[in-house]
Amino acid sequence: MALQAAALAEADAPAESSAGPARLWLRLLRSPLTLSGVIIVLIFVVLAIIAPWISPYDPSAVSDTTLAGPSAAHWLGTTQNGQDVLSQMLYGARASMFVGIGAAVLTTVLSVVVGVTAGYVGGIGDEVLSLLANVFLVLPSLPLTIILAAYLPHSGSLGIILVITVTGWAWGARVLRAQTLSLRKRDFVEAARATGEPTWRIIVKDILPNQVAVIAASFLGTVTAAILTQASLAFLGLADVTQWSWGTILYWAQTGSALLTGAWWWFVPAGLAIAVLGTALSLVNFGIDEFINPRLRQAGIGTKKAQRGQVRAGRPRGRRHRTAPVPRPAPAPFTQDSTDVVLQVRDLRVEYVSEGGRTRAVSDVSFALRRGEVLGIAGESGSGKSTLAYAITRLHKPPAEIARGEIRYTAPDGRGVDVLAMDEAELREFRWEELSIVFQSAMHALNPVLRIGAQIEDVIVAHRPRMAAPERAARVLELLDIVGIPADRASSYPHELSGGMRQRAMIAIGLALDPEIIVMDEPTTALDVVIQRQIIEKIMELKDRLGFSVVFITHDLSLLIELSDTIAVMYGGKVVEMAPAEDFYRHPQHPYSQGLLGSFPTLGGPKRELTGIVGSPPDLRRLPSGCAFRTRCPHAFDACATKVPELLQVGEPGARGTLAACLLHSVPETTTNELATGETR
Ligand SMILES: Nc1ncnc2c1ncn2[C@@H]1O[C@H](COP(=O)(O)OP(=O)(O)OP(=O)(O)O)[C@@H](O)[C@H]1O
Repeated sequence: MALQAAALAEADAPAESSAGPARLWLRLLRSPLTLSGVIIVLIFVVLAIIAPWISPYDPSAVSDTTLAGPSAAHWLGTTQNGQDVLSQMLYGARASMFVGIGAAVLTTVLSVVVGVTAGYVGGIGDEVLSLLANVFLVLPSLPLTIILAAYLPHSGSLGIILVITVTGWAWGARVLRAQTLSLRKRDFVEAARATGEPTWRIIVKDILPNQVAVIAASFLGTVTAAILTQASLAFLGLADVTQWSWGTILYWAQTGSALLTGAWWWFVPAGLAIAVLGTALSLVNFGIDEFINPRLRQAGIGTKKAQRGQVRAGRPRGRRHRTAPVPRPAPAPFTQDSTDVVLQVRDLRVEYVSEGGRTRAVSDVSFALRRGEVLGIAGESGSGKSTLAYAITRLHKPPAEIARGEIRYTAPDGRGVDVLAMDEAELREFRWEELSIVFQSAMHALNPVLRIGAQIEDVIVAHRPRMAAPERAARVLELLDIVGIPADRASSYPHELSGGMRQRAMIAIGLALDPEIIVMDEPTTALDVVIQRQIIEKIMELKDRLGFSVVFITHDLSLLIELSDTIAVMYGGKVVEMAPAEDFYRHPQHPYSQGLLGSFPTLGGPKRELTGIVGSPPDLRRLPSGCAFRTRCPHAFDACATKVPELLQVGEPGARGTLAACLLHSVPETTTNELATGETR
């Protein structure tokens, strides 16, 4: 039952993973109920350990004092053969506890190994392990237990442990598999993968801590169940009844007709011991459940220490790689030289492959991102922005496929790297060291069971395993300071931070290794306008200070205009306009851009009438012929239905280096291939 209850709890029930074990126990014991449970369990454990030294008699020794009630000589009375019940209880505790803990350890280890492996590896491994678990689940456990126990009558406690493990592991494995399946798709696990953490570390640091509630419940529940099973088997005479346990006491009491003769002292202590121990284990279980889920915990426990200044703010040390901001280029990316291009994307095509065919979500996109520049990518939902971002970072997963194109990264030392040719190990290096990602929803991208400081540190550990712990801790504080999070927040869990702070924490993680490029996929979408502005200002300040480049994706065009040097507008998987932000704002060339600009209020500047765009974005599987926008375009003419417009330079007055894919504009001189090199004529 305990396992079921925990399994129903949220998968993100966090664990106290970054506190030391001593502190962890102290906090756990703050609950009086938990404390009572722990004390009772400890008393039983200690009594079991010291039984040979404190037992007043040999538990098997017979005497003339038969069936005597409790007395000074025999505190819990005697049996039909004059054996001392107290001594039998003390020795019995040893066997019962050994069976309980032994079976719980084996069952839990087997459940965790099978469940987590099946859930995490997926595919054929999952199918085989799940089939195995399902086979064991459908076996009727009670008859199986009885049969197995009957065949192993003289193997003692080890036999019982084996029987309980064989019949009990599958349920836990199934629950853990289901939880792992859900966790592995969570953003914070994706984020951990993206930062280059190895699989074993993701399982240990991201998957398992989120399952502590279930694992603890499984363990403690199995201890109780194993003691009960052992008692039942012994009571039925299916265990070794010559070995003292609480079950064998009940067996001999039953065969000695203790109930009929009213010798309650013979069977009540054993029954009571099982009930009390079971209750105590349940109390510990509830305590752990509450403790590992900070949301259930009393508010303030975790933060009080921090408020008392336990974590002191460190002064940011001088930056190792980039102390001076990289000069910001003039906002005209297509009229300058291309020597400072950090990322070139040329003719990139990304398709989603399904049985029904291939959906082209990104269609022949080219751009050049210069050092220190912000490239803003705008477009309605479904226009391909996120697909493009994931392809650039090579985080796209099947059914997405990069069908063609080139992505070229140029390191600060001039070394060029073909991103699409990188193997997994190179990619792990590349991501976060050179290019990092700030994901859409910080709440989901942050691991709920880890403190913010620990999450930032994880990225550093994954990439700089040899960095000394004090240096790492100092870097964490430096990063928090850079993004404007007070140092004492290092010990906060994500849910204890405001939305803005969480997003800043994501940015701190993105900055952890001084990347050259940060891809930000709607990093402010879930925030209110005031916080949004603060985050944007922080990003701009950091960009100017640290000199990284940004690919910024959002629906919010007005935000993008404030933030970007260059804006690329996507429609139906294609870039339909690319221009310096100011030119774009003043002289949008594509009718779609004009419509988009007419749909958004600006964050600042003069008010203007909102007009909007008629219709809705096209289904990428069924794009209109010719220009994909023509069905919504107020200026469409006949040729738009037959001719696909190319992204070409347009020459409106004031529009410096604007490219637009629209037949309204005359045939220009510059093509997208030149754009991919950052050069124009
Ligand atoms: N896993 C998938 N399988 C098939 N098609 C997909 C898949 N993911 C996305 N698509 C399609 O690819 C297109 C582009 O999606 P994408 O998420 O890149 O757009 P977006 O501009 O980022 O949208 P949003 O702003 O809503 O995030 C959409 O039409 C979508 O239906």
